Amino acid sequence: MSKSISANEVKDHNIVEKGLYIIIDNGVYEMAGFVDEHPGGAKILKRVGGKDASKQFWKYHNESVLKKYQDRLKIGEVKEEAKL
Ligand code: HEM
Repeated sequence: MSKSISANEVKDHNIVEKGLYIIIDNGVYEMAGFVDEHPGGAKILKRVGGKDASKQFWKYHNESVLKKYQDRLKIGEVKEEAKL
């Protein structure tokens, strides 16, 4: 079963040093170890740390990207509908 993470916990992890969580749809992804490899650059990811980045994600990627990286980056699901 996937771990439940509160919206506040996501909000608290908004810099690489503390953990860089982002929400895509309802999933929570820990990006701290991936920022330097991200083909779209580190800066754009750092900007959405602690936030819901679904809109930005789907603008630049498709489902296959999530499928490929979710085992590595997904750490759980947000408990409640997040409005960050
Ligand atoms: C789980 C999270 C993410 C993963 C695994 C990921 C991975 C990738 C990968 C593999 C690419 C290369 C292009 C491709 O294969 O489609 C890419 C490109 C890109 N990503 Fe991400 N990304 C993530 C989140 C984000 C977010 C949240 C943003 C924006 C805030 C973003 C912005 C971009 C941009 C601008 C590009 C370049 C697109 C282009 O050159 O046309 N990414 N990303």
